[in-house]
Amino acid sequence: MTTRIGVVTFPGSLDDADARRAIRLAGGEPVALWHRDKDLHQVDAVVLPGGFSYGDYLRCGAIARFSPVMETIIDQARAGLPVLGICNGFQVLCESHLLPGALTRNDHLHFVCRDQRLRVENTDTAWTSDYAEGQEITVPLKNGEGGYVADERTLDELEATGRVVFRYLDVNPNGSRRDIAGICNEAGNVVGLMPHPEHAVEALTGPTTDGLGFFTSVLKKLVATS
Ligand SMILES: NC(=O)CC[C@H](N)C(=O)O
Repeated sequence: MTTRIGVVTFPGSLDDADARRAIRLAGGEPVALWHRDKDLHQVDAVVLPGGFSYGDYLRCGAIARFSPVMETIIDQARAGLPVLGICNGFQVLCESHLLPGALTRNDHLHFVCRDQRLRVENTDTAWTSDYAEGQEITVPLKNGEGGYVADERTLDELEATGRVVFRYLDVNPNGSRRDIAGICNEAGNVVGLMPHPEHAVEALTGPTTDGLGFFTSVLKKLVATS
């Protein structure tokens, strides 16, 4: 039986098709989930994709967080469902309080679009176990509100408990505190990051295939626990 991974489509989602494609390439069965549907259709994990949910009105992710599908995802994520939030999905996870902190306007106030080098700092999460600790990967980054902020106590706690999962290398592209590109919750089942692994899964479209490991990691974990 193949493992089913849901990908939510909100009005304004942009990268849902690429996320479904990445799941298929990794060997999973992608399942399209609709923002108005509370039912997760028995998926084993969920990806919240990048884009401009609800037109980024109010703040990125602030409206999506109240969608019917998120009600169920928030409950199930607290019970251990693996959830990956990519870019706008990371913003939705912070707005949902599944992850601490917030994403703010890039410090230079411009939209940024570049291939970004990252270091994988924690391989003990549902979405990163296929990487080596300290591995350097390159995946695309494209956003206007990618500056990660949290109070000093939260930042210290994230560092002390190994919950900084990815850090920017070479340049800090948006003013994120402590070069943080991605974090996880205490249990490690919920991971959010600003760069886009789902755009780096095929040699043809590149820039690398470094992003595939997110999807193979969760599939291996799900097979092992089923
Ligand atoms: N690529 C994305 O998901 C963009 C997220 C959000 N709309 C931003 O500009 O920050």
